Amino acid sequence: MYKERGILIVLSGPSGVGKGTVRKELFSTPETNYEYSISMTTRKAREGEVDGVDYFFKSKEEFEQLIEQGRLLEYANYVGNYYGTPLDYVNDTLDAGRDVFLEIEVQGARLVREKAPDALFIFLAPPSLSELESRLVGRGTETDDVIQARIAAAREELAMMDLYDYVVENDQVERACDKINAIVTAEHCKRERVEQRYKAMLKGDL
Ligand SMILES: Nc1nc2c(ncn2[C@@H]2O[C@H](COP(=O)(O)OP(=O)(O)O)[C@@H](O)[C@H]2O)c(=O)[nH]1
Ligand SMILES: Nc1ncnc2c1ncn2[C@@H]1O[C@H](COP(=O)(O)OP(=O)(O)O)[C@@H](O)[C@H]1O
Repeated sequence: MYKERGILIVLSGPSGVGKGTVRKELFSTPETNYEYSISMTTRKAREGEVDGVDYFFKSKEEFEQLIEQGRLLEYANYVGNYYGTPLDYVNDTLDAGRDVFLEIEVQGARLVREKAPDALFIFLAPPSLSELESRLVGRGTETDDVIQARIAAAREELAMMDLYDYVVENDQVERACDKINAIVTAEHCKRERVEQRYKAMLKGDL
């Protein structure tokens, strides 16, 4: 019997918009049926972050070896550090029929679009630029220099939202999560109908 491949869900958007917060909220409920792909990074672990849970923390040399070996679906150099998605994990999980959820910055999302055009692209947008700045400052995890660099990057990142399948405003975390779940559910309905029932019907199997 035809087994549907999982959907690759890409959540992206500027730093500080709330991607991590929304992702954690999504994965804190048992109804969420996606697998989170833990990224590799050369960034230092923040207090409380655990290797293999929040990220796989790698040295620059280790990361560059992963790039050379072609073991990343995509990677980006973001504000001085590498971040990348493990290719085998994503492919194996999708092949097993499970949806995979990536939470990545916009350069990486653009590369995924080239490599996996059938992925589902969702842009998380802030209610306003000033709200984005106050979220970045309020989080208090970066130095002023890094915050300024991220705000500068955010202005360019916001210009990319047109390239996405959906834009979800992160005004309230729960509301954003509900919208993301609704989008994924709708995408399943669409793909199931086309891939399974419709094709089988045309072949006369139904
Ligand atoms: N391209 C790419 N970006 C990633 C990956 N993992 C995380 N990121 C993004 O890298 C950026 C910086 O992440 P991080 O240092 O954890 O800071 P924070 O997300 O702003 O808390 C964020 O926009 C993440 O979404 C990845 O595997 N690939
Ligand atoms: N909907 C929201 N309303 C208010 N504050 C939010 C909301 N979503 C996230 N935040 C706050 O904004 C800050 C940045 O969120 P975070 O998830 O770290 O962003 P990102 O992963 O996109 O860089 C955090 O302090 C977080 O608590």
